[in-house]
Amino acid sequence: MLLIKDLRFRWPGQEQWQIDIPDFSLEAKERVFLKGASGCGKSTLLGLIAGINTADQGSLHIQGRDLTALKGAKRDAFRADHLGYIFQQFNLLPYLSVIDNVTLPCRFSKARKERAGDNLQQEAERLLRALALPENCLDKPVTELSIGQQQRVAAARALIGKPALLLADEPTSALDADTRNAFISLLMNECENAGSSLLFVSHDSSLESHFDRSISLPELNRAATPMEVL
Ligand SMILES: Nc1ncnc2c1ncn2[C@@H]1O[C@H](COP(=O)(O)OP(=O)(O)OP(=O)(O)O)[C@@H](O)[C@H]1O
Repeated sequence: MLLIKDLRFRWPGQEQWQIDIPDFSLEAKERVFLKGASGCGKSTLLGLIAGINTADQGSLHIQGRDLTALKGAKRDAFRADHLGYIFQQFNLLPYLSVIDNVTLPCRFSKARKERAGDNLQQEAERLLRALALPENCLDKPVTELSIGQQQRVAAARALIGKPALLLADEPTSALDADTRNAFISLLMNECENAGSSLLFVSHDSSLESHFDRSISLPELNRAATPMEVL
């Protein structure tokens, strides 16, 4: 599903690699927890997998396609077709309704729209209910939703149209323990329904037990500092 080989990346102007990963893979439908201290490069790696950041060296295959060989519009189209991304700050669009935020990926991807079924609005509502968004939130502007509610909208948007891989960047960091555990269970259920693999980033090790496998980025990343590995 995901295969990374000798992947290297550094931010413009930097001399040191930020990411230097010899080998990493993810199976179809696998749910993996990716941990590591703040600043060790978790979001940077997700950005590389999503094709938002561009690798300097190495290869990154998703479903057999090497993302590092795709440029510009082709890479954007591949992302829209195959990836769901729950951003750390959710990135909901304030001028769109809750439903229009959720169905947004289907505007950019025909494949995603087809997989979402004949009635997009109904599928968006089903996902939001499955993720326990209160019914009265459907007609509110997204700017009037609580953080937990925005997080559910962001998760539904990432899941619509059954992406092969769901990337989640610390989406639960603002939640209390009960709400967080309940949300992760709902997210897992929906990933299973959609047949999606899940790469979930967090530095909260108490969440590890929900996942098939847990990985420490500093242990994976040859560019990690000794402090990060500890
Ligand atoms: N757009 C950018 N330009 C330059 N450097 C960046 C950029 N984004 C992140 N960095 C740097 O890359 C390093 C890794 O940042 P990243 O956000 O990937 O860490 P993280 O592990 O996700 O952290 P956190 O847990 O705090 O979200 C940091 O040193 C950061 O300053």
